[in-house]
Amino acid sequence: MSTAERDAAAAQQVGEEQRALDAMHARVEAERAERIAARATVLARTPEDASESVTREAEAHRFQERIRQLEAAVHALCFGRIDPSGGGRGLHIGRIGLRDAHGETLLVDWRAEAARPFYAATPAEPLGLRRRRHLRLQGRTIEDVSDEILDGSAPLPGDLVGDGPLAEALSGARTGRMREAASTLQAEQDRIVRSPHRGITVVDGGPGTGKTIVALHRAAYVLYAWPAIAGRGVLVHGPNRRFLRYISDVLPSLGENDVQLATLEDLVGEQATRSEPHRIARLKGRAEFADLLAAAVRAHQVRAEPITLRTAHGTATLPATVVEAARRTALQDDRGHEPARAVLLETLVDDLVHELEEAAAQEEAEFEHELATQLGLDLDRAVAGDLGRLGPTTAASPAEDIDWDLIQADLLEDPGLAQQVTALWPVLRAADLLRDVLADLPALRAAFPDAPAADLESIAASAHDRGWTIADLSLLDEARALVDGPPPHVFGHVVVDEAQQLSPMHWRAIMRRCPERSMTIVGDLAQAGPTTSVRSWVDALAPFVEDRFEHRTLTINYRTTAEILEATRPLLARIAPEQRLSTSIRHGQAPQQVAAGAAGLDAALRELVAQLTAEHPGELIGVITRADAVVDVEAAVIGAPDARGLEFDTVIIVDPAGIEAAGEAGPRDLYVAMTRATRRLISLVPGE
Ligand SMILES: Nc1ncnc2c1ncn2[C@@H]1O[C@H](COP(=O)(O)OP(=O)(O)OP(=O)(O)O)[C@@H](O)[C@H]1O
Repeated sequence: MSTAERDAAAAQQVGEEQRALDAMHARVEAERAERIAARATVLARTPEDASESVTREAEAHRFQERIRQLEAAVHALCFGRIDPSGGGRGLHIGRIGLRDAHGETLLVDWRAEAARPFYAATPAEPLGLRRRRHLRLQGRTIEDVSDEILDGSAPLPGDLVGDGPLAEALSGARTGRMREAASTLQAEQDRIVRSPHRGITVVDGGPGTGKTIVALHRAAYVLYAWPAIAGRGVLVHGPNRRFLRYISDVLPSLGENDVQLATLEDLVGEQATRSEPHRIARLKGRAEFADLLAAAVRAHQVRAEPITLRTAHGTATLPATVVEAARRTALQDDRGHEPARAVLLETLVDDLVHELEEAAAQEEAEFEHELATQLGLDLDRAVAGDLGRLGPTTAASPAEDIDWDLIQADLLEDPGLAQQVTALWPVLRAADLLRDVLADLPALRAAFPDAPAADLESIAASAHDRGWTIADLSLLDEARALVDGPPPHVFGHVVVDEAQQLSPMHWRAIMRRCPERSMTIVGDLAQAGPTTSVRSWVDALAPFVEDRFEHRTLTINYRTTAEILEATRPLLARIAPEQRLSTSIRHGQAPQQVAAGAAGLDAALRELVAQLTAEHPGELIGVITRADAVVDVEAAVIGAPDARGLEFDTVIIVDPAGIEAAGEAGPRDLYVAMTRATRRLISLVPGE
């Protein structure tokens, strides 16, 4: 085809696709108007009772959800099309599903089963497709189409075989925000995103292989495909606020606003205001703390002493054995120490009422016996005989005349009884419990015989310092679960990103929020930070699910150029010899090394940033330093341990040897730093 012919064919195809897209937009507008009217009608209904009011709200909410989806979808509404081999109607693929007024499909949601071939078909396995078409949009205008012929047939005049859109998606400058990739999800990613496995899926792979992309699109898929799980909420858990900000646009631009993005601080509802050495944080992350905290709570739940209570209906005494049985009842069901006190009280009140009832019945029996002896009559039989003549009923004894329900209610409020119950089951506060556990040096020594004495002493010495460290927050969450019961919010599906960062105690805080164990866990153990001791997914997950999880590995790197990736090879061989380097699809310059010279690192850095900004306007520069370095420069400055998950066009690593030497995780921090750049990697080294 000549260039002129191709241009003419392209113009015609773009025109056809534009007409189809216009029809979809018109339908979006029409459906939106219909739904707004329907919602107004529902809300105008006056509910007759509470259940109708709930139904009304639920219906209105459903309309609102769809209205929101329709509004969110208008940007790049449709991005692809698939055409079957042997003719037949093609299907347009886009952000949402749309039908016209007659119920005919106009657009298929990218998450629908019918859209799967768009992602999965290859020339080797075309899945019944002849052609896959990608549409490039600018707002509501189609700018270009690009086709792949999958079944080996010769291109027809309307086919516009060209570069795939992936290259284009990857070629733009970074914006500091991650973009959604529904139109360019690759086959190995898509298989994970729409996997039917509802339990735990672990996805690993080297830096830049799309783990975060997969995790976020998986969240969107779960919301679409599994309404029951979606109804219980989806959580995306990330390591820090900066990272969550970086990914925060992706789900809304996929039309999903109902996903909660949260760090550990968000989940626990406390800020970490104190820092501590990584060594100490690592120690505080160990699972032994769960046992220590549980033992500390149990120590407050052991008393079972007799209870004596004077009431208007007599004095009741419960022997220690009965109190012990009530204590055991309270301990059932892991409801937390504080909620369990109410159960203990209720059980003891039942026992007391029973005791009082027995005493009243006994007293009455004795009274009757005495009367009968005195009168020579069997009172019961005489009364029953009299009543028998009146009709079929039994005699109410005076003991039954007493309103035991009222007595029970009174006892539940009785301050004297409450006092005795609190003596058996003292009031605990999670924060105090945790501080007491951290301060208990002999218990720490017994639980961590392998830990350096100085580290344990340091934990104990700072136990009552104001504020919390990050590692404390997982411990606090554990203490709260033991003291106050399970967290108020749990989720139907939880996505964990940068999962290699989680300590065993942190894992417990996450698992607590996902009782159904439906999770997507993504991470790379070679990027593990300084505070975690977890070195395999089995180590991390076995305490919760043994080996019942699926494990997938991504292999293609979409971020880092092949040249940069190659430069990480020796480092990767040292930190994770079992890992293979992923395959990069980008090419660029080899990494550079710049010596700071006599002016020093700071001055050299400022000059380098100024030069790069002038040479590459609009591109994003990230300066990665040692965690404790202070630099003042016009660029995003990130301490190496916080660089996980982020990406920039150019990365300047300040003093890489210093980062590598900074502690046990230094080499892994440097590996993370080296794999953040999409175009240029520059190492700024001190000296001439
Ligand atoms: N299918 C895709 N289409 C377009 N861009 C993609 C695709 N997959 C990945 N990318 C891009 O590649 C880059 C790396 O992806 P992502 O951050 O998900 O990788 P990662 O495996 O989580 O990396 P890291 O381990 O370093 O955190 C991002 O810019 C992402 O948008």
